[in-house]
Parts: sequence; C-alpha cells; structure tokens
Amino acid sequence: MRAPRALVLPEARRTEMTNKELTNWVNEVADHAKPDAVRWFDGSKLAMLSLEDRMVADGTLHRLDSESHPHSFLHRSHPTDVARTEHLTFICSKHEQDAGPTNNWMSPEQAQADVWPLFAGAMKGRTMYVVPYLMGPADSPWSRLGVEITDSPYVVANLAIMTRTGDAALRRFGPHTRFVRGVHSLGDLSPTRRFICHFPQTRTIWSIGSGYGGNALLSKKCHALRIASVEAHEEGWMAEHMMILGITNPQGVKHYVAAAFPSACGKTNLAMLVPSLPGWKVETVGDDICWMHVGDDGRLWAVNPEAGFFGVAPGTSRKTNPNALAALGRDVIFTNVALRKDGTPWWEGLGPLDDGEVLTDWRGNLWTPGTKEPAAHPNSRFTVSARQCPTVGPSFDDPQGVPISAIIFGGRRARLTPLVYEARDWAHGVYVGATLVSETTAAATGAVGIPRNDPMAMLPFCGFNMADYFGHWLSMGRRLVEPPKIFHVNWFRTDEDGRYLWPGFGENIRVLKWILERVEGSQAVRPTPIGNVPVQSALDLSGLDTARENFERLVAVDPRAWLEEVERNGAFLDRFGERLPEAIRREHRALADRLRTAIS
Ligand SMILES: Nc1nc2c(ncn2[C@@H]2O[C@H](COP(=O)(O)OP(=O)(O)OP(=O)(O)O)[C@@H](O)[C@H]2O)c(=O)[nH]1
Ligand SMILES: O=C([O-])CC(=O)C(=O)O
Ligand SMILES: [Mn+2]
Repeated sequence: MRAPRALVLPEARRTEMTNKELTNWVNEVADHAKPDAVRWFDGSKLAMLSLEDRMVADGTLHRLDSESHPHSFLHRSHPTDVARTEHLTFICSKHEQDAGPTNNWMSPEQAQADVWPLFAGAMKGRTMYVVPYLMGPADSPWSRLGVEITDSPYVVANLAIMTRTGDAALRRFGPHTRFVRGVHSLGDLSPTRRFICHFPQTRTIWSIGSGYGGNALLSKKCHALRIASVEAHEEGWMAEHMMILGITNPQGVKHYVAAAFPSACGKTNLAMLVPSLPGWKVETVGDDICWMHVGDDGRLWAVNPEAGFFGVAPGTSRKTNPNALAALGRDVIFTNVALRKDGTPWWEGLGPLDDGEVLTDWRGNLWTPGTKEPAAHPNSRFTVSARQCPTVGPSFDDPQGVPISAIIFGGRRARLTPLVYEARDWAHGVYVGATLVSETTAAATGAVGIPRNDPMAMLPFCGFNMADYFGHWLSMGRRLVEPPKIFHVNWFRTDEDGRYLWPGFGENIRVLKWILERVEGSQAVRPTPIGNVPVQSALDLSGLDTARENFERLVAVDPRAWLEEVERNGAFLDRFGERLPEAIRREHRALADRLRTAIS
C-alpha cells in the first residue's frame, strides 16, 4: 500500500484523518491529475492568509482598499465563465430514467471514458488542495461531510466562507465516516471541455473547466442539492433550494418560513429583509439552501447547510438590502463587480456615481457612464460569512434547526401570477410547486427573461427524476402531523410600461404578514380557481398609496390566461409520462375544471 502523502496536518489531526477511503481517494486523484503539490486545508487563519497572499501575488485576487474594505478582495473570472452552465451539467445515474427528462444524463461508463481523462495531468504546475468541509451546524445530527479536491485557490477561499471547514469538519471524520467526494479542476477553462458530473450512487462529483460558483464550489449546488436531494429521497428528508427566515410579529409571536425562488429571484433579499411595518422583526437562517426533516413533534424542521452567502451583487443597495450591505463591510470576496477610482467596488443599483465618473468594469476595462454594457456582470457576486449579517441570530447554529410554518414558492413573472396566493392543501401546494414557472435570469448562461418551468426552483438542482421528487414531496406531507401551509408569491408583476406593480424588498413583510395570519387561521380571503388571494382589507397597505391603487391588478387572476398556462404546464408534466404521481394529475385536472367553471 502506498503511504498517504502530503498529510501536512498537525499530529492530532493525522490520527483523526485515518479514513482509508479518504486517503486512498486523495492519492488516486493526485496520481491522475499530477499536481505539483498536495495541500490539506485545515481552515486555520494561517492557511487562509497564505492562500490569499499567493492569489494576490499571481493576480487571482485583487486586494481592495484596506481602509474602506478591510481584508476584502476582487476576483475577475474568465469572461466565458461567469454563471452556471446547465447544459454542461450531468446526472450520471446508472439508468437514464433515474435522472429523468429534466436532467442531462451521462452513463457512469461514458463519464469514465470521456470526462475522467480530462483530469489527466490537469493539475500539472498547480497545487491540489484537499478541503474537508461540514454542511450544517457543528453539532447537528442533520449535518453531512464532504471533501472537495480542487486546484483553484479561489475555490478554497470561497469554501472557507461558504462551509464549515477546519475543526468543525475534521473532528467528525472517523475511520469509516461517509462523505461526499468532489473533484474539481479548472482544466483549461474551455467551455468545450467543461463538465459538471454527479454520480448519485457513489456520492461523487467531478467538475472540470469552470471556476464559477455553482459549477466549482461543489459544496453548494452539486453536494447540498443534487447529491443531497438523492440522499434525502432515500432517507426520508428534503434538500431544497430555499431560504429560511424567522419572523416575529409585534405581539412577540415567532414563525419560520422557507421560500423557494429560482436563482436570482429574491431569496437572499427576502432572507434579510428590513420590515417596513413597525414592530416586526426578522431573523435570517439561510439564503439559498435548506435541509428539512420531520421532527419528533411531526413538524418540519429546517437547517441551513451553508455558512456563508454567495449573493447576487447587482440591485443590492443600502435601500434594497441594508443587511447585506452591512455584512459586506469587511472579509468579502467580490467576483466580477466593477471598481471605482478610489478602489471601492461598484455594481448597477448600488448607488449613484460622480458626474462622468470612469470605472474599471468587471473585465478590467475602462467604463464610462455612456457605455451600453453594464459595469458589473449581471451575475456578479459577493461571498461573505453569514455571521457578518446583522440579522443572523442563534438559530443559525441550532443543531435541531427551526420549525417551518409556511413554505413559499415564487417566481419572476411580468404577467399572470398574482402577488400572493394560498394553496388549498398540501397536495395542491405540491402541484403549485411542481408547476412553478419563472423567467430565466443571469445566474445561468443563456437568454434571460424567458418563462420556463422550474419546479420548486429545483429544475437545475434535482439529482433524480423529478416525477419521483414530486412523489417524495407528497409522501413527506403525509408524514407531517402539521404540514406547513403552502403559498405562491410574485414580486415582479409589471404594468403596461414594464414598471413593477409592487415595491418589493422591505415591503414584502406585508405579504409575509398576511401569510402568517393565514397560518394562524385569520384574515379574509378571496377564493379564485388557483387558490386564495387576500381581500384588500386583509393586506396591510398602510402608507403605500400606489400599491393600494394597484391592488386589483396585483391580485388579479385571469381564468382564460391561466387556462393557457395550465395547458402549457400539462405538456411539461406529460414529459414525465407514467412516472408522474396520480395526485399531481388529479390536481392538474381539478385546476383546469375550476378555471373552465370560472370562464363559463
Ligand atoms: N423588484 C424587486 N427585485 C427584487 C426583489 N427581491 C430581490 N430582487 C432583485 O432580484 C435580484 C436577485 O435577488 P437575490 O435575492 O439575490 O436572489 P436569489 O434568489 O438569492 O439568487 P441566487 O443566489 O441566484 O439563488 C437582485 O437584483 C435583487 O435586487 C423584490 O422584492 N423586488
Ligand atoms: O449556484 C450558484 O452559482 C449561485 C446560486 O445560488 C444559484 O445560481 O442559484
Ligand atoms: Mn441559489
């Protein structure tokens, strides 16, 4: 047997890291990818500092002005590597039907033959980092381990913020501890040699050719959603693309809600909102991913597996999201934002520039106010520890997680979908999630603004056949004594001139208030074929004159337009064939019937 090499860990660690599977796998990858050196990342300050120094020296990171942005950096990615590439993302299950019609599938044999060779010698001239990480609170029974091997120090620095690395992870490793294995190499960054492959059977991820967030920080979408969703299905829990928020009303009653919106549709903003209504308080638990289990009390309990935020920069301002801005004061990695002359980061929506001010855009070119292209990339991001956000409280680290009272689905729809509606029951709510449609955004490559079906905001993130995923949702509901109530929201409805009808951001508390009052069984509703919308007196619009004028348009449900939507959704659901749960078909037929009745 080969001696495990390059275990540059303190002695105490070394005994804990006698996990043979881990050392054998690390050796196997190193033998194949041929790095110049192998380094284990122990999460220490020292390790971080030396990593940063290297990256500043080789230009991977640009150090920001230390007065205004202490210990913060800008990274400019390759211009062809700025968003998730869904067409290059594969589920490599044994059988194609287990990946389902919405995933790209590659057989494990083909991946071995076509993708693994791309890793051969890929790390020559680079250091290979081994990063053990924990997903979830340190002492939670729901937390899971992963190890990412990567030749990108930028990825290591991001993982150190986005996950619990170091002690929290290392001390949970025993000789036989199971973990998710991720291998990542920048390769040659060529989009034609870029693949993100997931092997649900062996809990393995291979990613080559991209350094971008969701493609390369394998803890995030690859592990915590695609692999975890398969584990959750097998083991009876849920891994969801949801933010988690605690809300306390002026009477002191607290509820937690979880909300699934597609990428760049408002999860981070909702997770940190500053309520515009007096007396309301919020607590941020998570902004992107949520793992949920049935508690002993029959309720649904949620933990955030992540430790940081990888948030969308454009549109983030002191007005729209002051808590995010407060979190961004120090210790941040900015990716693909612009720089002002004074060396401070800037992006569209952050705030006004000086007259005629010239910037350095996200590619490093000069940018003048007349330039058509945005200065910051529309999918530019910030990476920051959750602990820096003023609204993150003790529940963030609670090993049991938080009990969920309501689940909210939402999308970006200029037309059709009302500001908020309430599903009739769990099965109808699952149908509402299964038929979620949202306009595409810059978070993935491809055209933006195109409506597409994105069930539960999980279209790009579900690691198995979505028909079985819908079935899993239905069965989870049956196991809950008190299933959360399910709602749908849309902050993005516009008028004829394309202006948002709803002010959004901190004003969204008004919708959350109605949702929580519905959870508690109060407030009047207006029944519609798609579900209940608020009556005007039930939605607190005090001080919002324009929204009050727009109220009817905000909650309007046009049965004819909805019937067309239902027909399109029928075609989408038909893609799952026989595998689609009968309960989803039943909900679909029932909705069509209610709409036809409303029309006639
Ligand atoms: N008009 C309007 N825009 C919003 C609202 N909430 C968020 N946005 C904008 O939508 C964009 C994306 O918001 P985020 O909160 O970062 O979205 P996300 O769902 O967390 O995105 P991912 O990190 O990609 O999963 C930003 O530009 C926000 O400013 C809202 O209530 N109204
Ligand atoms: O995964 C990413 O790169 C960023 C993100 O949160 C998303 O796209 O939903
Ligand atoms: Mn996301």
